[in-house]
Amino acid sequence: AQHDQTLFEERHLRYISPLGKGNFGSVELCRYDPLGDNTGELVAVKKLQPNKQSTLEDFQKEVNTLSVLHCDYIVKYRGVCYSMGRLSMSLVMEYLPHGSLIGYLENNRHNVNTRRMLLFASQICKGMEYLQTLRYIHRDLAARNILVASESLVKIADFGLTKIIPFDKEYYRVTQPGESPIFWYAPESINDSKFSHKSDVWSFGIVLHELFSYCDMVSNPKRVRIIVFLFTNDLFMSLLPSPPHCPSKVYNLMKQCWAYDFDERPCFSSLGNQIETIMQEERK
Ligand SMILES: C[C@H](Nc1nc(-c2c[nH]c3ncc(Cl)cc23)ncc1F)C(=O)NCC(F)(F)F
Repeated sequence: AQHDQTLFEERHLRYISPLGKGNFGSVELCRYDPLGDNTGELVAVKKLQPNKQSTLEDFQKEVNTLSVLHCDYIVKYRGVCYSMGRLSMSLVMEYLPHGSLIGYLENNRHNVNTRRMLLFASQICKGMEYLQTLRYIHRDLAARNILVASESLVKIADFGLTKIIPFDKEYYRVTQPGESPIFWYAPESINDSKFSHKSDVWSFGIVLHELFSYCDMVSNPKRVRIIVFLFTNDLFMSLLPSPPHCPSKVYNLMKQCWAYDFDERPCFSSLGNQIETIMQEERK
Protein backbone atom coordinates (compact mmCIF):
# COMPACT_ATOMS: atom_id res chain seq x y z
CA ALA A 1 0.00 0.00 0.00
CA GLN A 2 1.15 3.51 -0.66
CA HIS A 3 1.05 4.37 3.06
CA ASP A 4 4.05 2.26 3.99
CA GLN A 5 5.97 3.78 1.09
CA THR A 6 9.02 5.52 2.53
CA LEU A 7 10.62 6.74 -0.71
CA PHE A 8 8.74 9.47 -2.58
CA GLU A 9 9.81 10.25 -6.16
CA GLU A 10 10.30 13.97 -6.63
CA ARG A 11 8.67 13.95 -10.10
CA HIS A 12 5.32 12.87 -8.54
CA LEU A 13 5.46 15.38 -5.68
CA ARG A 14 3.26 18.31 -6.80
CA TYR A 15 3.79 21.58 -4.89
CA ILE A 16 0.48 23.19 -3.80
CA SER A 17 1.18 25.92 -1.20
CA PRO A 18 3.49 26.98 1.65
CA LEU A 19 2.51 25.94 5.18
CA GLY A 20 5.14 27.67 7.30
CA LYS A 21 8.73 27.93 8.47
CA GLY A 22 10.05 25.60 11.18
CA ASN A 23 13.28 25.43 13.13
CA PHE A 24 15.51 24.42 10.28
CA GLY A 25 13.31 24.36 7.25
CA SER A 26 10.06 25.26 5.60
CA VAL A 27 7.04 22.99 5.26
CA GLU A 28 4.95 22.91 2.08
CA LEU A 29 1.63 21.32 1.21
CA CYS A 30 2.12 18.90 -1.68
CA ARG A 31 0.12 16.18 -3.41
CA TYR A 32 1.95 12.91 -4.07
CA ASP A 33 0.27 12.02 -7.32
CA PRO A 34 2.05 9.18 -9.18
CA LEU A 35 -1.05 8.50 -11.33
CA GLY A 36 -1.11 12.17 -12.36
CA ASP A 37 -4.89 12.36 -11.95
CA ASN A 38 -5.05 14.35 -8.67
CA THR A 39 -6.16 11.26 -6.74
CA GLY A 40 -2.88 11.15 -4.78
CA GLU A 41 -2.68 11.94 -1.07
CA LEU A 42 -1.93 15.38 0.36
CA VAL A 43 1.33 15.44 2.33
CA ALA A 44 3.33 17.99 4.33
CA VAL A 45 6.87 18.19 2.97
CA LYS A 46 9.67 19.74 5.03
CA LYS A 47 12.61 20.97 2.99
CA LEU A 48 15.94 21.66 4.62
CA GLN A 49 16.95 25.31 4.34
CA PRO A 50 20.67 25.13 5.04
CA ASN A 51 21.80 28.23 6.91
CA LYS A 52 24.48 28.91 9.50
CA GLN A 53 22.70 26.80 12.15
CA SER A 54 21.13 23.94 10.30
CA THR A 55 23.05 21.33 8.41
CA LEU A 56 22.04 18.26 6.50
CA GLU A 57 23.26 16.28 9.53
CA ASP A 58 20.74 18.05 11.82
CA PHE A 59 18.01 17.43 9.29
CA GLN A 60 18.95 13.77 8.92
CA LYS A 61 18.63 13.48 12.72
CA GLU A 62 15.14 15.03 12.58
CA VAL A 63 14.14 12.54 9.86
CA ASN A 64 15.60 9.61 11.83
CA THR A 65 13.82 10.77 14.98
CA LEU A 66 10.39 11.10 13.38
CA SER A 67 10.76 7.81 11.47
CA VAL A 68 10.97 5.79 14.72
CA LEU A 69 8.07 7.52 16.51
CA HIS A 70 4.78 5.60 16.35
CA CYS A 71 2.22 7.30 18.54
CA ASP A 72 -1.35 8.59 17.98
CA TYR A 73 -0.31 11.91 19.52
CA ILE A 74 2.72 12.53 17.28
CA VAL A 75 2.56 13.65 13.65
CA LYS A 76 3.06 10.66 11.33
CA TYR A 77 6.22 10.16 9.31
CA ARG A 78 5.49 9.12 5.71
CA GLY A 79 8.96 8.97 4.17
CA VAL A 80 11.65 10.95 2.40
CA CYS A 81 12.13 12.43 -1.05
CA TYR A 82 15.62 12.76 -2.48
CA SER A 83 16.32 15.34 -5.14
CA MET A 84 19.34 16.60 -7.01
CA GLY A 85 20.70 13.08 -6.99
CA ARG A 86 20.58 12.57 -3.22
CA LEU A 87 22.29 15.89 -2.63
CA SER A 88 19.20 17.28 -0.94
CA MET A 89 16.32 15.54 0.81
CA SER A 90 12.87 16.37 2.08
CA LEU A 91 10.89 14.91 4.96
CA VAL A 92 7.39 13.74 3.99
CA MET A 93 4.76 13.76 6.73
CA GLU A 94 0.97 13.36 6.98
CA TYR A 95 -0.89 16.60 6.28
CA LEU A 96 -3.33 17.71 8.98
CA PRO A 97 -5.78 20.23 7.50
CA HIS A 98 -6.69 22.00 10.74
CA GLY A 99 -3.16 23.34 11.09
CA SER A 100 -1.38 24.36 14.27
CA LEU A 101 -3.03 24.80 17.67
CA ILE A 102 -2.33 28.55 17.70
CA GLY A 103 -4.40 29.27 14.58
CA TYR A 104 -7.07 26.78 15.68
CA LEU A 105 -7.53 28.40 19.09
CA GLU A 106 -7.73 31.87 17.57
CA ASN A 107 -10.30 30.80 14.97
CA ASN A 108 -12.35 28.43 17.11
CA ARG A 109 -12.60 30.14 20.51
CA HIS A 110 -16.33 29.57 20.65
CA ASN A 111 -16.25 25.79 20.41
CA VAL A 112 -13.11 25.08 22.41
CA ASN A 113 -14.36 24.77 25.98
CA THR A 114 -12.51 23.72 29.15
CA ARG A 115 -13.19 20.03 28.54
CA ARG A 116 -11.75 20.16 25.05
CA MET A 117 -8.66 22.01 26.29
CA LEU A 118 -8.19 19.36 28.97
CA LEU A 119 -8.57 16.63 26.33
CA PHE A 120 -5.88 18.30 24.18
CA ALA A 121 -3.63 18.75 27.23
CA SER A 122 -3.96 15.06 28.17
CA GLN A 123 -3.10 14.01 24.60
CA ILE A 124 0.02 16.21 24.55
CA CYS A 125 0.95 14.63 27.91
CA LYS A 126 0.56 11.14 26.47
CA GLY A 127 2.69 12.08 23.45
CA MET A 128 5.39 13.45 25.76
CA GLU A 129 5.21 10.35 27.99
CA TYR A 130 5.79 8.23 24.87
CA LEU A 131 8.77 10.40 23.86
CA GLN A 132 10.20 10.02 27.35
CA THR A 133 10.06 6.20 27.15
CA LEU A 134 12.46 6.53 24.18
CA ARG A 135 14.65 9.04 26.12
CA TYR A 136 13.83 11.84 23.68
CA ILE A 137 13.50 15.46 24.81
CA HIS A 138 11.52 17.68 22.46
CA ARG A 139 13.11 21.04 23.49
CA ASP A 140 10.59 23.12 21.55
CA LEU A 141 7.21 22.23 23.05
CA ALA A 142 4.89 25.15 22.27
CA ALA A 143 1.35 25.59 20.90
CA ARG A 144 2.89 26.55 17.53
CA ASN A 145 4.37 23.05 17.38
CA ILE A 146 1.12 21.22 18.13
CA LEU A 147 -1.04 20.17 15.17
CA VAL A 148 -4.81 19.79 15.24
CA ALA A 149 -5.84 16.50 13.55
CA SER A 150 -9.54 16.88 14.36
CA GLU A 151 -11.72 18.72 16.89
CA SER A 152 -10.89 15.95 19.33
CA LEU A 153 -7.27 15.05 18.48
CA VAL A 154 -3.99 16.99 18.59
CA LYS A 155 -0.47 15.81 17.71
CA ILE A 156 3.04 16.95 18.64
CA ALA A 157 5.17 18.03 15.65
CA ASP A 158 8.47 19.74 14.68
CA PHE A 159 11.23 17.50 16.06
CA GLY A 160 13.99 19.77 14.72
CA LEU A 161 15.47 20.41 18.18
CA THR A 162 14.77 16.95 19.65
CA LYS A 163 17.72 15.27 21.38
CA ILE A 164 18.28 11.89 23.01
CA ILE A 165 19.28 12.04 26.68
CA PRO A 166 22.56 10.11 27.15
CA PHE A 167 22.09 6.84 29.05
CA ASP A 168 24.34 7.97 31.94
CA LYS A 169 22.80 11.41 32.50
CA GLU A 170 19.41 12.90 33.27
CA TYR A 171 19.91 15.96 31.10
CA TYR A 172 21.35 17.10 27.78
CA ARG A 173 23.67 20.11 27.68
CA VAL A 174 23.44 22.06 24.43
CA THR A 175 26.67 23.57 23.16
CA GLN A 176 25.40 26.17 20.75
CA PRO A 177 22.13 27.58 22.19
CA GLY A 178 19.73 27.85 19.24
CA GLU A 179 17.42 30.72 18.45
CA SER A 180 14.35 29.22 20.03
CA PRO A 181 12.16 31.79 21.78
CA ILE A 182 13.33 31.57 25.41
CA PHE A 183 9.83 32.32 26.68
CA TRP A 184 9.17 28.56 26.65
CA TYR A 185 12.55 27.72 28.23
CA ALA A 186 13.04 26.51 31.80
CA PRO A 187 15.49 28.51 34.00
CA GLU A 188 18.24 25.84 33.82
CA SER A 189 17.89 25.83 30.02
CA ILE A 190 18.38 29.60 29.87
CA ASN A 191 21.11 29.76 32.50
CA ASP A 192 23.04 26.54 31.82
CA SER A 193 21.75 25.30 28.43
CA LYS A 194 20.58 22.19 30.31
CA PHE A 195 17.60 20.32 28.82
CA SER A 196 15.77 17.36 30.34
CA HIS A 197 12.32 15.79 30.54
CA LYS A 198 11.71 18.30 33.34
CA SER A 199 12.54 21.23 31.06
CA ASP A 200 9.97 19.81 28.61
CA VAL A 201 7.55 19.79 31.60
CA TRP A 202 8.21 23.53 32.13
CA SER A 203 7.39 24.15 28.44
CA PHE A 204 4.27 22.01 28.83
CA GLY A 205 3.17 24.42 31.58
CA ILE A 206 3.52 27.28 29.09
CA VAL A 207 1.50 25.27 26.52
CA LEU A 208 -1.22 24.78 29.17
CA HIS A 209 -1.27 28.56 29.62
CA GLU A 210 -1.43 29.09 25.85
CA LEU A 211 -4.33 26.61 25.66
CA PHE A 212 -6.35 28.21 28.45
CA SER A 213 -5.71 31.74 27.22
CA TYR A 214 -6.53 30.85 23.58
CA CYS A 215 -2.92 31.87 22.83
CA ASP A 216 -3.81 35.49 23.66
CA MET A 217 -0.69 35.86 25.81
CA VAL A 218 1.48 35.01 22.82
CA SER A 219 -0.32 37.44 20.55
CA ASN A 220 0.45 40.42 22.75
CA PRO A 221 4.25 40.39 22.51
CA LYS A 222 4.55 43.42 24.84
CA ARG A 223 3.56 41.28 27.85
CA VAL A 224 5.76 38.42 26.64
CA ARG A 225 8.78 40.76 26.37
CA ILE A 226 8.21 42.16 29.87
CA ILE A 227 8.05 38.66 31.33
CA VAL A 228 11.13 37.58 29.39
CA PHE A 229 12.94 40.75 30.52
CA LEU A 230 12.03 40.03 34.17
CA PHE A 231 13.11 36.45 33.75
CA THR A 232 16.35 36.86 31.85
CA ASN A 233 17.49 39.49 34.33
CA ASP A 234 17.40 36.86 37.04
CA LEU A 235 14.63 38.72 38.81
CA PHE A 236 12.11 36.34 40.28
CA MET A 237 9.95 35.47 37.33
CA SER A 238 6.50 36.77 38.11
CA LEU A 239 4.67 33.60 37.18
CA LEU A 240 2.17 34.14 34.40
CA PRO A 241 -1.19 35.12 35.92
CA SER A 242 -4.05 32.66 35.64
CA PRO A 243 -5.87 33.06 32.29
CA PRO A 244 -9.46 34.34 32.60
CA HIS A 245 -12.00 31.57 33.52
CA CYS A 246 -9.17 29.06 33.96
CA PRO A 247 -10.11 26.50 36.65
CA SER A 248 -7.87 26.95 39.72
CA LYS A 249 -6.90 23.24 39.58
CA VAL A 250 -5.51 23.81 36.06
CA TYR A 251 -3.62 26.94 37.11
CA ASN A 252 -2.14 24.88 39.96
CA LEU A 253 -0.88 22.38 37.36
CA MET A 254 0.86 25.21 35.50
CA LYS A 255 2.51 26.41 38.69
CA GLN A 256 3.74 22.87 39.44
CA CYS A 257 5.37 22.84 35.96
CA TRP A 258 7.05 26.20 36.72
CA ALA A 259 8.82 25.06 39.89
CA TYR A 260 12.25 26.72 39.74
CA ASP A 261 13.90 23.50 40.93
CA PHE A 262 13.39 20.94 38.14
CA ASP A 263 13.30 18.08 40.70
CA GLU A 264 10.12 19.57 42.12
CA ARG A 265 8.33 19.60 38.78
CA PRO A 266 5.88 16.70 38.18
CA CYS A 267 6.63 14.08 35.53
CA PHE A 268 4.36 13.76 32.48
CA SER A 269 2.62 10.64 33.83
CA SER A 270 1.69 12.48 37.04
CA LEU A 271 0.50 15.49 35.00
CA GLY A 272 -1.55 13.13 32.81
CA ASN A 273 -3.22 11.58 35.85
CA GLN A 274 -3.98 14.96 37.40
CA ILE A 275 -5.52 16.16 34.12
CA GLU A 276 -7.66 13.00 33.85
CA THR A 277 -8.92 13.63 37.40
CA ILE A 278 -9.83 17.24 36.61
CA MET A 279 -11.58 16.02 33.42
CA GLN A 280 -13.73 13.62 35.49
CA GLU A 281 -14.75 16.46 37.76
CA GLU A 282 -15.49 18.72 34.76
CA ARG A 283 -17.88 16.06 33.46
CA LYS A 284 -20.12 16.19 36.54
C1 LIG B 1 6.92 24.60 9.83
C2 LIG B 1 5.50 24.14 9.87
N1 LIG B 1 4.65 25.31 10.03
C3 LIG B 1 3.27 25.19 9.81
N2 LIG B 1 2.69 23.99 9.54
C4 LIG B 1 1.33 23.96 9.32
C5 LIG B 1 0.67 22.70 9.02
C6 LIG B 1 -0.66 22.58 8.68
N3 LIG B 1 -0.96 21.28 8.47
C7 LIG B 1 0.15 20.54 8.67
N4 LIG B 1 0.29 19.21 8.58
C8 LIG B 1 1.50 18.69 8.85
C9 LIG B 1 2.58 19.49 9.19
CL1 LIG B 1 4.12 18.74 9.53
C10 LIG B 1 2.46 20.88 9.28
C11 LIG B 1 1.22 21.40 9.02
N5 LIG B 1 0.54 25.06 9.41
C12 LIG B 1 1.12 26.25 9.69
C13 LIG B 1 2.49 26.34 9.89
F1 LIG B 1 3.07 27.53 10.16
C14 LIG B 1 5.32 23.17 11.04
O1 LIG B 1 5.69 22.00 10.93
N6 LIG B 1 4.81 23.70 12.19
C15 LIG B 1 4.70 22.89 13.37
C16 LIG B 1 3.32 22.25 13.39
F2 LIG B 1 3.26 21.29 12.47
F3 LIG B 1 3.06 21.71 14.60
F4 LIG B 1 2.37 23.19 13.11
